[in-house]
Amino acid sequence: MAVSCPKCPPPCCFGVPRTHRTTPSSGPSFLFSLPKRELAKRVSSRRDKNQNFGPICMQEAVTPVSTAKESSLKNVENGGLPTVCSDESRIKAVNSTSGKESTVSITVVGASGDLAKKKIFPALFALFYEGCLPEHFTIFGYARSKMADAELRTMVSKTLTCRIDKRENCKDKMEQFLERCFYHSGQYDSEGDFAELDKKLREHEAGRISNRLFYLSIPPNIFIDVVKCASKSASSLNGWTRVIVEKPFGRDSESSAALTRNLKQYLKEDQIFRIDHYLGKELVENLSVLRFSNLVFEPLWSRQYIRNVQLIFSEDFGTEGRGGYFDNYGIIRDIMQNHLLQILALFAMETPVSLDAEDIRNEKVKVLRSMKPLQLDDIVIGQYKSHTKGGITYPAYTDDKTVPKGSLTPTFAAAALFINNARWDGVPFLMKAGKALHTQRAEIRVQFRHVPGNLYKRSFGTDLDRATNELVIRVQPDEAIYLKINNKIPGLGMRLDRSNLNLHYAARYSKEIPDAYERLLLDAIEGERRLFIRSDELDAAWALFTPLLKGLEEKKIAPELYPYGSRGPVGAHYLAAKYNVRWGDLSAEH
Ligand SMILES: NC(=O)C1=CN([C@@H]2O[C@H](COP(=O)(O)OP(=O)(O)OC[C@H]3O[C@@H](n4cnc5c(N)ncnc54)[C@H](OP(=O)(O)O)[C@@H]3O)[C@@H](O)[C@H]2O)C=CC1
Ligand SMILES: O=C1O[C@H](COP(=O)(O)O)[C@@H](O)[C@H](O)[C@H]1O
Repeated sequence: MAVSCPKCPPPCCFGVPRTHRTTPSSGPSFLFSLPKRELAKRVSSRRDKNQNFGPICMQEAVTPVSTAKESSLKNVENGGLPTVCSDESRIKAVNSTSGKESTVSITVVGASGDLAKKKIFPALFALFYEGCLPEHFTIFGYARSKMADAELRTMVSKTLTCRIDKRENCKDKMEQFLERCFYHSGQYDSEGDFAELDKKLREHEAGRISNRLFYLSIPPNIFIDVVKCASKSASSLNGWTRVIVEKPFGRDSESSAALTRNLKQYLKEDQIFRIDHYLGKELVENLSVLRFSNLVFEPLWSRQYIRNVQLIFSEDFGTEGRGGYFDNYGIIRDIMQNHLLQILALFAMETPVSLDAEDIRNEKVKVLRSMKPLQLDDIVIGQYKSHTKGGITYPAYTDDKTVPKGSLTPTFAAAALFINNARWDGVPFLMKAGKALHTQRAEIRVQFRHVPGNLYKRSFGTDLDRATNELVIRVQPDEAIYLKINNKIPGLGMRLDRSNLNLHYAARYSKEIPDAYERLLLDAIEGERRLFIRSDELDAAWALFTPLLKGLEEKKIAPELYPYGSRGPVGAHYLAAKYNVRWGDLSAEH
């Protein structure tokens, strides 16, 4: 039922009174028996029921709880739970608001750019292919480049792929998808150009309730221009309007706060979807499931049993093509302050009250605020230099023409972080991130303590660390969760071995793992905010890194050079050794 919001001021600048919908709230007792999407929907509708309405013109309508029966389509591999996008009730909910048909218009701002081509359009197609987009949807590309609809379609078609595990009707589906894609050329700071876009969107929406999602796939210096114009000239008048913002969210605490302040001139916090695509990765999503639904792990998740935690990101290529952007940020801002820190917060948070986005984000903020801001002693930085191998010469970072000569920007960093709370006091959380290293990998490694009074300790020789259990969550590539254990080698003697209990996703599941952008786009369409960064989370994250970043820049600390394709600077080993840690990814049998 749509009701007038008692807290709303008089009609806003569009002359449209704000309303919001209320839905019966679901009690928590049966939440675990619901499929994930249904559950997320119910908790978000509960939250929306309680939301405050600030003095902002763009409004948020709430997706109703559907009572439609859940899909009977079952996925045997996932233990019989309904497959995410076969959940008819969820799709119905997106399609309809109070009986009147609704439509979702997705505008990719910066459609001519790298991210749009590489990730956003392919993810939208994948959602369409899986039947996850609502019945009525339209996609608009928006950028300054001049392009006809047909040219956008040709550009987009080059990066579309179908699921490897089910390719039926692939070509037809692509054609159907491309027919729903359009292009509008305009300036980012022109309300008139956005008004033209609005006109086109309205034609496609054909009188249905209009929900609008803007994806800002553009450099950050034009975020505010776009938000202002979209808000004034192209926001929905009768449905919701949401904006996905890509990182970087500023360069430090001050610039991030200024960005938030400026965004909030035009948007309410719950219309802003700050994306960190690592939160959409399958194994990062699985982190909480692993911990909170397995008795064998949950009780071990503290300083009592965990010796250290390692968060590792490496790429085997340099900044090729993105040096101009990268030099202004460096690896600490590009990877650590966001992707790795988000994983750390999810890993270390206390049990949330529920799976509601606000409950989870509250716990993440608490962890971040319990951490000690980094100091210069807690970090080692590096930068890759040219290296010749097998007759091929790989460039140095500073060989990139878009990088200023003599740049001190780090392309590698290793850091030690600590959480000053009862659960994690004294446990080093080590982070390592680098470009142009010997391998591509993202993983979480949990090294457990030694077994006290281990009966078999003599069998391990002097290196007792070799006998400790290690849990590895390999986020990418080749997703896996494995646990290193000690076992006896079969035979009459008593020789010990180390083996992996291995959940290797490719062997266990034939289904292709969705790209992170698919999950996040779907969540934004559904209004599920759990995997997006709230402004207080962002503030807490910047508060940890800003003093360090300023220190590095003010003192002009020179990074340690490491050869392209190597394992990174040796300083990273010294840093780990200071805390009695060995990097798990560099051991002989990682
Ligand atoms: N590419 C990637 O892998 C990743 C990107 N990101 C972030 O996503 C956003 C988009 O990235 P990406 O696609 O690589 O960016 P691009 O540099 O490709 O820019 C996207 C589009 O914005 C317009 N544009 C570029 N520079 C300017 C400028 N100075 N002033 C006005 N318009 C400009 C161009 O469109 P036109 O000229 O047609 O208007 C361009 O096609 C950025 O915020 C980036 O940091 C985040 C993670 C990964
Ligand atoms: O955000 C970023 O992420 C990519 C790595 O993402 P992945 O999903 O390919 O692992 C990184 O290359 C880029 O520098 C950074 O901005």
